Amino acid sequence: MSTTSTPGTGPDHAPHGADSEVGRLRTVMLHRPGPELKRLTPRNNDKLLFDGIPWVARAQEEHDAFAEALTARDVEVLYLTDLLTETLADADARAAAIEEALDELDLGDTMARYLHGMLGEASPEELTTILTAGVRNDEVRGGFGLVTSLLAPDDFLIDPLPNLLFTRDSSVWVRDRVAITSLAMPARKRETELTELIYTRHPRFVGSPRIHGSHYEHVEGGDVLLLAPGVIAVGVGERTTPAGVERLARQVFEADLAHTVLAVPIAQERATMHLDTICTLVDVDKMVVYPNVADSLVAHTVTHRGPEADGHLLLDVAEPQPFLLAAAAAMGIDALHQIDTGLDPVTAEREQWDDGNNTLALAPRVAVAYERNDETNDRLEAAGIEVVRIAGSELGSGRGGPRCMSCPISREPLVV
Ligand SMILES: NC(=O)NCCC[C@H](N)C(=O)O
Repeated sequence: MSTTSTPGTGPDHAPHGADSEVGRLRTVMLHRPGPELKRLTPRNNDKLLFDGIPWVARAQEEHDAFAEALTARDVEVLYLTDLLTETLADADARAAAIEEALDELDLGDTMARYLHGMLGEASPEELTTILTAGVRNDEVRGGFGLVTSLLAPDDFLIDPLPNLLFTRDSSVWVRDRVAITSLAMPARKRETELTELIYTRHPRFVGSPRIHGSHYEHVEGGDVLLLAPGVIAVGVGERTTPAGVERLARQVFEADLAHTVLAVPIAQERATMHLDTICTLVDVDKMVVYPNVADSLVAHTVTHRGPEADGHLLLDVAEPQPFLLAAAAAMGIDALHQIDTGLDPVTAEREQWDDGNNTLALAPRVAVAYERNDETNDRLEAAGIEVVRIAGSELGSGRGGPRCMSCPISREPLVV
């Protein structure tokens, strides 16, 4: 499935990058749920950011159907674990991955030494499993000592990454650049180590131009919406911070990737953890929006005046305006039409919670959505959107929908 051509130019894959949410989707990165989900228990699911304990086999079936719906529409699906395993075939990449995974573990010298040896001997496939599913104290066959005696048998030595399912959040392509994001929640921080490793060292991506990085202020991909070529909306709430959006704005302006960034404050609550839990684009001028917050959503429009003598970029920040108005103005369209989640406030609240707003556009007016959100899907269809329905009863237990579960690597440029 992978290739060895130069990034963005190879004959066997589409150029990397995206300038909108709705240009025809050509390539996407997914993560098929795996053994990391079997780590979830009623005692750790909150910390690991899941709202329940998924039935893993059914989650895999649902995910396979999601992937099939994409490939049936000529979308190339890349799996994160395949890319990682291929990356780990390289000795330097392996060494870097092991170093990063073990770097900050507080396990004492005896266990650290043992784990170094264990990971060093693992095949690329085994190492991928270790890095994604983690290692429990009762699973190791050596390194026993004071630390392991004092830890509980089911304590993790290396934490699992169940939220890898949501490939949206750890990287974002903006035009031909990839932003490695900076995840806010401790349970997700290691995800960017893996995506960064892939983008740095996998033959398909090596040399891809970058912005942002995990060392910068927090920005999560679910907060970043490419509203139109040159216009990016960024949610600021539980995950992306005010300084994070400022940092991202500076970088996209400096690299000439956008002329306007809309900073959109959202409630710091789990139900609205990212902007894409509240609204997603389904056409060049249509957005499915959670009506219970739509009227109060505002945007601070950020543009720039070029650099000062010392190179520092001067940003202009406008007074907050209603989000849809500010967005339409920045996008250069008469109106950004709102399609509501649900029919009444209670159904809207239920369907928003079940990711009714979290659609993945495959092209203008074609979007993947969870089938369970009947009323929202009916409204989308009434507005002329083709809805590709997928099951998500188990996938949804991590609180994420089709958009969260996908990182577009290539979309056709939008011609407007
Ligand atoms: N873009 C998204 O909204 N992603 C969903 C992330 C869900 C994950 N369980 C989390 O809490 O981070």
